[in-house]
Amino acid sequence: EYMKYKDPKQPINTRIKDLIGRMTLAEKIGQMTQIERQVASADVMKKYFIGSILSGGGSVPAPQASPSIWVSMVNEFQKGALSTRLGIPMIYGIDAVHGNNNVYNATLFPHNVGLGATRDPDLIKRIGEATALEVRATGIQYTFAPCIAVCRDPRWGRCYESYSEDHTVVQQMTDIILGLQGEIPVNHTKGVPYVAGKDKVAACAKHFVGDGGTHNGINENNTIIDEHGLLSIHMPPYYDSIIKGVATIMVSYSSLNGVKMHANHDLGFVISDWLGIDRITSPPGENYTYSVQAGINAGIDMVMVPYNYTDYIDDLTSLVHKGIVNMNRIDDAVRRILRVKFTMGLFENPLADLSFADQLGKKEHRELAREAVRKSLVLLKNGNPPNQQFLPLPKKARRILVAGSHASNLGYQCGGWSIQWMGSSGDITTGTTILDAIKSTVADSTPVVYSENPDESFMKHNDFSFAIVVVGEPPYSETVGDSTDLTILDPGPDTIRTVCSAVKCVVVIVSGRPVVIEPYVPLMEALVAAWLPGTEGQGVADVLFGDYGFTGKLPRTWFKSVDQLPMNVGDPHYDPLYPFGFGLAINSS
Ligand SMILES: OC[C@@H]1[C@@H](O)[C@H](O)[C@@H](O)c2nc(-c3ccccc3)cn21
Repeated sequence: EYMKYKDPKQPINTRIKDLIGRMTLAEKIGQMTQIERQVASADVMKKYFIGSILSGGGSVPAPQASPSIWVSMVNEFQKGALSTRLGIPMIYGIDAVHGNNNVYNATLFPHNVGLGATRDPDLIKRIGEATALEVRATGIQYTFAPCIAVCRDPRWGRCYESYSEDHTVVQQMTDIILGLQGEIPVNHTKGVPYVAGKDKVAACAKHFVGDGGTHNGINENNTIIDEHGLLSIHMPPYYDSIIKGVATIMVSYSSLNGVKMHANHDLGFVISDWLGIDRITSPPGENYTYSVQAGINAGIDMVMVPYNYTDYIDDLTSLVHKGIVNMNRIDDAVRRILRVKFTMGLFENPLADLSFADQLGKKEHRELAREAVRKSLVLLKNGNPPNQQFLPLPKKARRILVAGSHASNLGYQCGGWSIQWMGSSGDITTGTTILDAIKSTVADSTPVVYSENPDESFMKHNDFSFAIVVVGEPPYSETVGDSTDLTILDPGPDTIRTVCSAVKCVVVIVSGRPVVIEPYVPLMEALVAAWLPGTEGQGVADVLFGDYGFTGKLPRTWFKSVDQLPMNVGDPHYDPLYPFGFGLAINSS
C-alpha cells in the first residue's frame, strides 16, 4: 500500500505530516528514547519502537572489533527497528570527538584544543569529512560532536574538548560540521538540519549552553553569568552551528545561574546528556517522573536514558495521559527527530554495508591527522640569550637522548575519549609514538637513546648532543579531569631537571591544557606545546627537525600560576606566562 512518508519524492514536511499522523503515542515516545547498546536488541527495538541507540564511551561490541563486527551489530538493531509496524529506522550515535575514537585502528586526530591552535577552519572541515567516513565505516550515522564549549577555566576536566577560550576561534571551528554533515546546498534553508547522505553523519553541537563557563571550571557545575556574558561568550558558536545546519544539539549537565540546563526552556532535535534528566534533581533520580516532565517540557526532544528506558517510557506515557506533558510537545519533538532522519536519507538507506570499511584508519586520513598535529604545535621558547635558535634540531647528530613519561606512550598522546572513555596508558591502538617518529626522522647514522626517567649517573656517564624531553598530563575525561593544581605527571618535573641541567634540551608538553611550567622554563633551551596529538606522532618530529615550520598560536592563555585563574584574554588583570595568540614562528628549512 502506498504511503507518502515512504516516498522520497515527497517534500520532507509532507512525509513528516503523513508519518506522524499514523503514529500511536507509544511509537512517538519510542522515537524520543535513546538507549545504550548494552541494553539494546532487535526485540527491544521492535517492542518499544526505540528511535536511537548509542555507544557510551568505550562501549564496543568486542575488544578491537573490526568494521564488519560493528556493521553487523548496528544492522541487527536496525532490522529490529525496521520490523515495527511503521518501519521507522533507528539512528545510532557515538562520541567520535577526535576521529572515531572508541574504535580500534581508527585515526585519532588531535583533540579540539590542538585544533584551535591551528587557526585553520579548512583543515578542520577536512577532518570532519575524514571522521564522517570512519564513523560510517562502522555503520554508525551520528556523532556527538563537535563540542563547542568555550572553556574559560583550564581547571575544567573537559577543557581539551574546547577549541579555545575565545568564542571567535570556536565559531571558526564549527566548520567541522560542514565536513561531518556535508556542505549546505545553496537552495537549502539556513538553520534547518542538513546531512548530505551515506558518507556523512549527523552532528551534535554540545553542550548547550555555557558548559565551559562553570564556577572555577568545576564540571557540571553552575555557570554564573549575566545575559551579555552568555550571549557574547558562550552562545555565538550555537548560531554558527545552526546556520551550518547542525542536526542536533546536546544539553549541558551544567546549570545557568542556578537553573539546570536540562530543565531550561528555549532549538534540529535537542538530545539530553547521559542521565541528564536524572540530574535535574538532587540527588539524581530522586523523582524520575518529575525529571521526565521537566526535561521534556523544557524542550528536550530525545532522552539519552540510557538504561532504564521502560521507566522513561512509562513515566512519559502517563504524563501525557494526565495532560502534564502536552501532545503538542510530543509531536514537536517527534517532528524534529523525523526531520533529521528524513533529511539524512535514513529511510532510503537504513542498513549499512562494508563499502566504507576500508576508510577506517586509512593512510590518507593518518596523513591528514599528521598535518593537523604539525599545525597544532605551538613554539613557546626557542633558545636562551644571546638568542641563538635551538630549533629546528639537526637530523645528523652524535647521539640524541629522548626522555619523559610521554615520549613512548600512545595512550598518553591520545588523551581521554580514546578507545576507553577516559583513555589509558600504552599501546591502546595503531599509531606512531613521538619516540618512534623521532627515530624514523633522524639520519640512519644518528643513534637515538630512550630513557623514560634517567638519573644523574646515567646523564653523567653518557654523552648526548641534545635531549628531547616529552612530559605532560595523563589521560582523563569529564569530572575526573577537573584539577586545582594543573601540574604535570610525576616524575615529569624531575626528568626535566635531571636531563636539562646535564644537556641542552627541548621540552615537549603533551597536555589537554596549559599546565604549571614556569619554574622549569629557565632550565630548557626550547619549549613546545603539543596538546593531545592523537595517533599520528610523526607530526611532532616533522616540525622539531625542521621539515615543517612552527605555525601554531595559543588557543588559550598560558598562566604563570593557578592562583591567577580564571584568566582569559581581554581580562583587565592579564599577566600570563604566554598570552593567548602567542607562538614563535620558524619557517620550514
Ligand atoms: O557518551 C555520551 C555522552 C557524551 O556525548 C557527553 O559529551 C558526555 O557529557 C557524556 N558523559 C557521559 C557519562 C557520564 C557519566 C557516566 C557515564 C557516561 C555520557 N556522555
